[in-house]
Amino acid sequence: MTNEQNVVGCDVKSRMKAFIALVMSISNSSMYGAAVPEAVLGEFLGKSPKKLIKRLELEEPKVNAWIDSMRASSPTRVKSTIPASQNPHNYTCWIHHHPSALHVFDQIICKSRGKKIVAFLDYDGTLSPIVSDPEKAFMSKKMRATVKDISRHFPTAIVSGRCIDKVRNFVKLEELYYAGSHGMDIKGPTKTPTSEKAILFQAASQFLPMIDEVYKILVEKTKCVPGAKVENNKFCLSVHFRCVDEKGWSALAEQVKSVVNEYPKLRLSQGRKVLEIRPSIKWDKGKALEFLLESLGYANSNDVFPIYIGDDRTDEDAFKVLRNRGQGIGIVVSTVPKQTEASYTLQDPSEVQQFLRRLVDWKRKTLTTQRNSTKCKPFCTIVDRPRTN
Ligand SMILES: O=P(O)(O)OC[C@H]1O[C@H](O[C@H]2O[C@H](CO)[C@@H](O)[C@H](O)[C@H]2O)[C@H](O)[C@@H](O)[C@@H]1O
Repeated sequence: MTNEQNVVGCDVKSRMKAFIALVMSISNSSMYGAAVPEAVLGEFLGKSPKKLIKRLELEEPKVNAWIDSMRASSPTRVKSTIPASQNPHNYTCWIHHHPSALHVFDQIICKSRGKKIVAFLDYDGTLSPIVSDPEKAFMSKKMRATVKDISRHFPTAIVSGRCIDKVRNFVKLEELYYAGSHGMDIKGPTKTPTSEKAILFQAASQFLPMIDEVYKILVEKTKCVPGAKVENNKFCLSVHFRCVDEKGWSALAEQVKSVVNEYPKLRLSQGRKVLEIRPSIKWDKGKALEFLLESLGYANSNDVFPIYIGDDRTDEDAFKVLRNRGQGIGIVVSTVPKQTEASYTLQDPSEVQQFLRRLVDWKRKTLTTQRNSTKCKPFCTIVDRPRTN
């Protein structure tokens, strides 16, 4: 029985309680700060774990919302997920506040008028579909061609939890900016006239030996947990539990917690069926976005329109930055309602691809129109020349 089937087969209420107990045990540990509760609360639409347990006892149907959210983040369950359109109450309300970026494409273009668009794209779940094996999160050729076209017209950055080398191997486009390890490692395009590999910024280099040490310990500690996988993302680590039987989640989190407890300079947070370990520094995808805007010369500019597209809790830091700056837009990739700082939504990577393609088409059309109007300028100039007496 797969983990996904198991979810359906077990008693929903007791599994929820077990998971929340695990969440609370993590969040009770002060060293993790707000990271874990915040991340997990995202899945629960902003309810505190204590309130949630109360709600669970009172309102069984609410549990289904969480289970739906779990299903939505799991590729093998996508078919069994209740389609958003069949969950009218939640979805209609959410989509009202976070319209589809495809449906309101023209409005978005209007907002960007006269400004320079800069594209920020998360990788997993945004450019590539979520899959069970993190090593096989390939992006489609169609998506690659679209991102390539996007970068021809707008400065483009990939902002990922993965280390730069890994994400660049998947994306395979040298003309982009890359912010790996949740923005802690930033590099410029390698396809430059001088072919220089510009290292723009590394926020946590002093943590490298510690991260390596913890990686080895975690690999050793988790090797007896079937399905668990530890990924070294250079400046941070990921412990995947997507393929771990749900009954084993609590024990796995305890193991990870006990290791991280020994390193007060590291913190634990949660992504999509993954526990993330990273340096406790004030650096995240939001800071990376600001750093890149500054590097591109848009530090104090009102003429920039950043578009950030992402699906993960860690992308919320970037959405928040855009909201606070009152610049550009955040687009969250999700099939289910979730608490977000983004203003718009796209359902999945295929909709991301459609949105990016429309952006390219719009830009090309604009350029053609501009070129044509430039061509007839001499004629217009003659006609418009003021008469002399
Ligand atoms: O910031 P991102 O580019 O979204 O990276 C976040 C994490 O993504 C990867 O894990 C997620 O995608 C995997 C492949 O689809 C999936 O198996 C896993 O369950 C997801 O959590 C990546 O493996 C992590 O290292 C990143 O931190």
